[in-house]
Amino acid sequence: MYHFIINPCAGNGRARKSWPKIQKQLHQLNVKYSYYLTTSSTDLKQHLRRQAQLKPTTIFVILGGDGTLYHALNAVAFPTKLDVTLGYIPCGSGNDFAKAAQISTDPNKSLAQLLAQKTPHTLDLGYFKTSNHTGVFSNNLGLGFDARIVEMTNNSRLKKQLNKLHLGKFAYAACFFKALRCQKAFEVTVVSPDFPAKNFSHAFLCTITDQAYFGGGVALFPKARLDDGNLTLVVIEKKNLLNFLSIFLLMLLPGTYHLQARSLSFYTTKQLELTTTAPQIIQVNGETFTFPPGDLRLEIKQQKFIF
Ligand SMILES: Nc1ncnc2c1ncn2[C@@H]1O[C@H](COP(=O)(O)OP(=O)(O)OP(=O)(O)O)[C@@H](O)[C@H]1O
Repeated sequence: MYHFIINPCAGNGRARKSWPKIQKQLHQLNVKYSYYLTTSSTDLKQHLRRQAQLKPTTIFVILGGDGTLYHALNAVAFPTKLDVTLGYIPCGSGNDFAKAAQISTDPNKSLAQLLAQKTPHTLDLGYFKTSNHTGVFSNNLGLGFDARIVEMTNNSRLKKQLNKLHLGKFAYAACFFKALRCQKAFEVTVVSPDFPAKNFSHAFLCTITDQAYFGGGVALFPKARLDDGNLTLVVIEKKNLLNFLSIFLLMLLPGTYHLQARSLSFYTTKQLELTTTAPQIIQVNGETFTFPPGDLRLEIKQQKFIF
């Protein structure tokens, strides 16, 4: 049995518009299902948790973007982890998880793909804890520049306009230069059992990723896999503007040329702790929070997924 949970606002209405097409396909294929349209992220979490407790063998299929998926994952993980399988049909703007998991962004194709998959994949989730937030993420958690871009994008009218043209993923690129002007370098210290402690006095981007992509399909760390049991920390220092911009230009090319830049450092690990000295914005799967100065602990958890 499948239970579909739809965030009608995801992708600026893409999920709402896709749902009737999916229903039509479910009827044609004679698939038994139920569904629920959420009214807010709180409603989504409460509904999913309640249903997952009542019907743990049901597959809960989420229709939305990376932010909707984030709320669903956290509903299942907290306050105690529920042993349920999640499914996912991407209908967001950036759809980074879909790209990493190779899920089609055509809803009818992704449904066909999901229905054909009989055994769930076990995927890694990043688990994070700060003094005021605990959560899990399927994509990445970023401090500094990428969080600033996400915050500006989520608050911009441009995202809505680009979504209407099915170009939502370019909304992040559009806020790039605005964020570049506002973001300041910050100090971060990184401690992990897997490598010697590091201090970055001028970090500009500090992202922990569970998969290859961020910002609407940009390959931050192409080697990262959703099921390799690892998280990768990428830190970019802004030594000068030209150098910083060249790293992002290289990131847009196929391959891993940007990883050779001297102002970029990366570490693959299962567990790490970051300490900052000033408040930062953090983005987690495209949702933003304020992170007060202090410690941020990260490790790996697992979740069963069907797609
Ligand atoms: N009815 C609703 N149900 C669930 N979430 C909602 C609802 N209305 C607004 N939201 C908000 O929608 C956001 C999630 O949207 P989501 O991130 O999935 O789409 P997107 O931003 O278009 O895509 P992407 O993250 O892939 O760029 C969350 O911030 C959530 O708070």
